Parts: sequence; C-alpha cells; structure tokens
Amino acid sequence: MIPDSLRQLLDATQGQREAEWQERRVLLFNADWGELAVSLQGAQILHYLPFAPEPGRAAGDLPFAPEAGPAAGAQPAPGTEDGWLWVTPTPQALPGTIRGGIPVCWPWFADESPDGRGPMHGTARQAEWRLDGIDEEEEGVEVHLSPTTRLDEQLAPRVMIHASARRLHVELITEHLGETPVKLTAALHSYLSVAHTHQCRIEGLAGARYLDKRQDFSEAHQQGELGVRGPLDRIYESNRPVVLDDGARRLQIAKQGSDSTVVWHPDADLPDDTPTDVGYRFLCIEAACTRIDPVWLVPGAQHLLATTLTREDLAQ
Ligand SMILES: O=P(O)(O)OC[C@H]1O[C@@H](O)[C@H](O)[C@@H](O)[C@@H]1O
Repeated sequence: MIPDSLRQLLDATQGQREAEWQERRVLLFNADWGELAVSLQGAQILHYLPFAPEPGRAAGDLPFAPEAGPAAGAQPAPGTEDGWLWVTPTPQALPGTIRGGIPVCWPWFADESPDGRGPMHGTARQAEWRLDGIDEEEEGVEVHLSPTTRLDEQLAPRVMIHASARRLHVELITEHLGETPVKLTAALHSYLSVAHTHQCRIEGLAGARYLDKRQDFSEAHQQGELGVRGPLDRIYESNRPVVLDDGARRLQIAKQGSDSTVVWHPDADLPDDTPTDVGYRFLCIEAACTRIDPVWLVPGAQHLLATTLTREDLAQ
C-alpha cells in the first residue's frame, strides 16, 4: 500500500531520481523491472513493486520496453498493484520516523539497548543515511547506503538493497571496528502489504518455539500453521523461510543470519500514526536477531542479516 503522494512522485519519475517526500530525501526508481522508493532517513525501503513476468515466463526473459514502466507481458501480480510493502499515509513529522516499508532496527531490536534506555528499535532508523553507490542494470538496481554519522562506538552498519522483477533482497551488514566484543540485536522490520490482516496465514513456523511478548515473553510452541485473527507480538525461533498467504497472493520471505522471526500486528490497538481504514492492510514479518539469538561480534568480524521477498511461484 503506497500513499497517494508517493504514488504521484513515482508516476512522475522516469528511471531514477531523488525527491523530497514528507520532509525526507527519497530515492525513486521507476524502470522496466519495477518500482522502488528508499528514504535516506533510516535507509528505509518505502515501496517495492516488481513488474513480474506472467506465470510460465522466466524473469530473465522479460520483453523489456524502451520506456520506463511495465513491459508488455510484465505486470504486477493481481492483488499487488499497490506494491508489496505498506506505508502509513500519515507519517510522524521529523525527527520522528516513518511507519512502514522496511525499517532498519539497529544496533538493537525493540528495547534491548545496552542500558535499556535507548529508543525503541535502535538509532539507525531515525538517522540520516547517505547514498554510497547505485548499480543500475536492465534487470534491476543495487543501492548501497551508510549512515552519515557514527551510530555506535564500535559497530558500523551498511545496507545493500537489490531490487528486480524477481525479488527484493536487503542486506544489513555490521562491521566491528573496535577492540572489545559487542552484543548486537537487529531487525529488518518488514511491513508487508496484505488484503486484510485477518485473512493472513503464515506457513513455515509450525512446531517452532516462540516467545509471546503479549504474555510477558512466555514460551510456547506453534501448533500447526499460524492464522492471524487478533493481536500478535511473537518472536519465533526459526531460520527457515515462510510463506505469507493473504488470500490474494503467496509471498515467500527468506532470510540469512537470523534465528528469530518476529510476527507483529497490534490489531485494534493501532498506533497514532496509522489511520483505522488502513490499519488492517499490513502484517509485520521480520528477519531479526533478538534476545533469542543475539550476535556476539568480535573485533574485525562482520555480521550479515538479510531478507528476500519473492513471489512464491518465482522462488527457487
Ligand atoms: O517501532 P514500530 O515500527 O512501531 O514497531 C513496534 C513493534 O515492533 C515489533 O518488532 C515488536 O515486536 C513490537 O513489540 C513493537 O510494538
């Protein structure tokens, strides 16, 4: 789900450009392979819409048209015309953050800052990031970003986004530049656009142990596949891909460097920046490192946390 004002900016874009949206600098791509919007506040992807091939045709065989926009035979899959990610149409003003897309939560997840007093989900998503490079090809685009200021005494993050007609792949790389081991938790906090939250079923978590944040982190095991029918805030211990089925489409969400899959929706208790008419149009499924699987990074080491969104019929 994309806010109208962002839609208008994208529609007025041919190829690639930088623009301002909601007081933030955003990178916009509108190409033959699809659309991408990234906010430089937080290196946050706000929108992704692949112009996917018709069933039976490989993404690499797309008949690309010379102008920007979907090529003949390459259309958004039914039910996904609005994009694969959800963004609130009424984001907080700066220095607040934008709810939606894929916020980068770093260098801690939720309230797990070293002294327990840091902002929810870390400092990276509020910070200003810079564009380090763009590698644009016919099949897609690769975008590299890093923060403009030092966000941690010892750790340095960077983000790589690769978007194409086939998939959206995001990497959060953390480098240890300091002298002593550091505990890292993090998340790629994907707000996925869905037909209705209560129509969602997540396949791939059956049997997994989870911590239920709504029950004071009590432990349980997932019985059967997860159907979303009310508020959820769970950390599943799992490194496996899941499939999100919202009745309109099946999206595969795979990941690397993560043994925690967070599933979150507040149900009727919507945040202030989320209008009720769009409050059931998202579900968060997050590739994360949490209290279940914190990463102890030693000097000189790197950690890669990645997530990949693919239409199930195109996933390999
Ligand atoms: O910071 P945001 O985008 O409002 O997300 C909040 C939610 O993020 C989830 O990752 C947490 O599990 C929830 O506990 C939390 O409420």
